[in-house]
Amino acid sequence: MQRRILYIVNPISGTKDKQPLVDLIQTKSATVGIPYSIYPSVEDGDYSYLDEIIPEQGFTDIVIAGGDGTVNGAIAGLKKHSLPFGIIPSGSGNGLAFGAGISKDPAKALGVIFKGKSAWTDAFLVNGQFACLLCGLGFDAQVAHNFALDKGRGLYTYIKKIFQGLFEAKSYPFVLKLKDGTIKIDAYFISVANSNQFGNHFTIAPKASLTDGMLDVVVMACQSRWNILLQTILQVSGYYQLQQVERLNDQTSVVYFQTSELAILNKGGAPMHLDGEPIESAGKVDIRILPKCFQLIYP
Ligand SMILES: Nc1ncnc2c1ncn2[C@@H]1O[C@H](COP(=O)(O)OP(=O)(O)OP(=O)(O)O)[C@@H](O)[C@H]1O
Repeated sequence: MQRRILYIVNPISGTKDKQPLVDLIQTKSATVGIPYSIYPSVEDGDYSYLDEIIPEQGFTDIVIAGGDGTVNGAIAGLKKHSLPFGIIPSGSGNGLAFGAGISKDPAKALGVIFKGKSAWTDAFLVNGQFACLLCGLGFDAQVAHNFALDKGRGLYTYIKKIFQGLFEAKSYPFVLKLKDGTIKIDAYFISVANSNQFGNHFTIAPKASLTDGMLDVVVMACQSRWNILLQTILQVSGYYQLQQVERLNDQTSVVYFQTSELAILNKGGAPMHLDGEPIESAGKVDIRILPKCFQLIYP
């Protein structure tokens, strides 16, 4: 069947001008002979304007050129068309693309799309809101909020916000409710990860997989700031093994386990983010995996 690709390009994500990318899409598409159209991303993430266009024009693939915010909005809105999604990483973090092994080099990312090997990929719901990468409460969410308020984008702005945030970091009281029990813990952050990528090739949940039907939960318990730095380095370098849910306890520095669903009571009002975008905090957060939710084109 002749493919026809719908490209969605975010004009402001990341730090680079998108005209060279549009030129590359045009040249490479002409070389491989795949017809296409390019549409802009939308600021409010509502892609319903494409719902009639997709079947009318017979698109077979949807390719997103943007960061994780754009990827989240486009997949959430357009997965009902049951078409494979490709990603050309063009954001600041690009967590989902890097988690899937897609190169930041646009020519290589396009090459992956033209080969078109897709696989069913998990997503998850956070209080009914769609997520594909990760959800955070506490420190990393505060960084996401501060990043959103800054005019700058890109890796440099992220690093600046992380260091500024370290001085303000505080712990919050959480209760984690699992099928097998309840954990009460004061923690600096909780990350619930579908992908092993936070973005920028940084991982907080090294064992997370986009296709295992599970979520990886990392809880950084309350401890001295120096110890947090040490424990974070150990966690991201893969030092900690996954813990058995039945044997979890609140006396460890880092709690790391897998589950398909959990509820988090967040009475301290810890800030929250979803796929790197700040969202309104909630007192109770219900999270569950959506196994094999959408098709993603992998290298
Ligand atoms: N057409 C548009 N015009 C203006 N802003 C837009 C448009 N489309 C999307 N946006 C905004 O672009 C912002 C950034 O998008 P995105 O999250 O994809 O990139 P990023 O933040 O640079 O990268 P990442 O999420 O990977 O860290 C979003 O907040 C979104 O509202």
